[in-house]
Amino acid sequence: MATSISTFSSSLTGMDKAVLALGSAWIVYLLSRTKGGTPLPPGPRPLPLVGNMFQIPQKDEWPIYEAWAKKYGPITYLTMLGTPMIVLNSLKVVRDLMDERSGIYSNRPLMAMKELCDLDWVLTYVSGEAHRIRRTVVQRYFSGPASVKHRYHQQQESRVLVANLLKRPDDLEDHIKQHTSSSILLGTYGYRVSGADDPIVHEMERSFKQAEQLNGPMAFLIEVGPNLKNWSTFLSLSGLDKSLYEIKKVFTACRVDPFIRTKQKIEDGTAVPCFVSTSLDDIVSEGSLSPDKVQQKEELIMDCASVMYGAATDSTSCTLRCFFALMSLHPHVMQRAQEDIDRVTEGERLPTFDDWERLPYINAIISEVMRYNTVTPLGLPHSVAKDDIYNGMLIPEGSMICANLWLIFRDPEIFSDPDTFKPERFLGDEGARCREVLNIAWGLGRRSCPGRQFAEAALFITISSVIACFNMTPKLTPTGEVPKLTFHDGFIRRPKTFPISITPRSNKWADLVDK
Ligand code: HEM
Repeated sequence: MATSISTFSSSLTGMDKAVLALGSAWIVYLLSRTKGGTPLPPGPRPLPLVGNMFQIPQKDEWPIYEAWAKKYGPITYLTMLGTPMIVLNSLKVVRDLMDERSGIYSNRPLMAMKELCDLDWVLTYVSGEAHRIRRTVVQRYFSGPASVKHRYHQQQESRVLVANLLKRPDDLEDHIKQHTSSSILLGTYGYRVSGADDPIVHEMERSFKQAEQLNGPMAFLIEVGPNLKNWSTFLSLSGLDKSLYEIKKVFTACRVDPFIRTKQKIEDGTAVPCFVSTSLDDIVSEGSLSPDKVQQKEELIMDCASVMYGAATDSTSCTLRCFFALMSLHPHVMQRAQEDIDRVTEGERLPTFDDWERLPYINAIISEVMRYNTVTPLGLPHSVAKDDIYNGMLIPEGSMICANLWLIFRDPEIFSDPDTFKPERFLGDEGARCREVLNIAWGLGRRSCPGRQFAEAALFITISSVIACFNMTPKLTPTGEVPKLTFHDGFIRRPKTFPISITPRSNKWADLVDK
């Protein structure tokens, strides 16, 4: 038998062998489509070995995902070099799996890059117990009633933003960057940002850009390519080892430097109360801890603090930039909001947090901005900790799970006339269902955004202050047309620069802002 196999093998040409290898891989793939008789969810037919890698769109992806959802139903199964990616297309499936079964659907994928860069301290990347411990630390200072502590600074920073807009209305993007950075750095390290070119912001942005590489195509190949992560020669030939070194260096600097600076200020007695100072105080008040235990706890605080900038600024900036563009494109919405604010403030002062309950239309605008231009249209990917069976289909362990928020937020059964920007849909009793569904914009299960209350408060005070003070109109193109709001490709939907003219509603408002 062995002889006949070797005779057969030696009679094959190189091409025959390649075809045979691909064929065998294909059969293995087909066999793997079921496990113990349980079928995988449906999806577009993959190619041998590479799977659906070349069918997964890199840009203009939404119509394709939508077409797949129409064809295959609420769950679309894709693979890339053998790693399954599962897209959940309906609210029910998203809730059933990512909320109800959150215990096994809350890991994060992309573990290989995390390990290569020694990033097992980053809350947003880690899973299991390491994740649970870090979230508890962050939630204690940023979530629930604790989030109210930040309001004083948030209101002050909203005043700085409107003052900057009054002085230099054309530098909107710089002002938003300064505003979102300062808000989160004050809350985390007690550090106020002086301007868009602030050195700490510069350093944080650098680390942030490096982190983006963790989501880039090379990172993905390392993740899904079998054993690629063990190929040190490949890493060195591709030059990736240098990038990895850079990523590690910048991440470490952002983790350690601002923490040490705040500790120094605490010792000098000049620290502003913040996440780091309060958490360090908590350690002191715990009393007789061993030096090792103290160091361990301090490192945990340092780790948690260092992820807040990245988690908070991009999401909030993108939402604010969409808000400005959408206001300028929908003047009737802006006017109604201005009338509401004038009614509450009698046109004599800027809004404060005390006005929040009496300004439901501002909340409705924030919700509609988040629905209409969702920052994370496929959510942030989770992964499954073990094999699961749902409605008779196998969800294999390690699958990347994405919630198709884009499609759900455009479901006409939930959001009537979904392509129209209409904040009214979120008002009153009729808006309750829309408000409830929009919760998923903040993520799901054990991964849902721990900064939600912080972000909601920041958006309220910023957006209400801006609407109170300014009129916004789109700057027409050289051919006299209204520009279109467009976006960069990628997992995070970042708006491209949208030209807006921002003018004070009247001299009285300009005086108020100047005070
Ligand atoms: C408009 C603003 C924001 C939006 C739309 C947003 C949305 C999200 C989403 C969709 C996730 C992923 C959840 C998941 O994996 O299921 C997330 C995670 C996270 N967000 Fe936010 N976020 C915003 C602002 C903030 C702010 C201001 C902070 C900090 C104060 C923050 C801190 C975090 C952290 C630390 C995570 C990681 C959670 C984890 O992996 O367990 N976010 N956010």
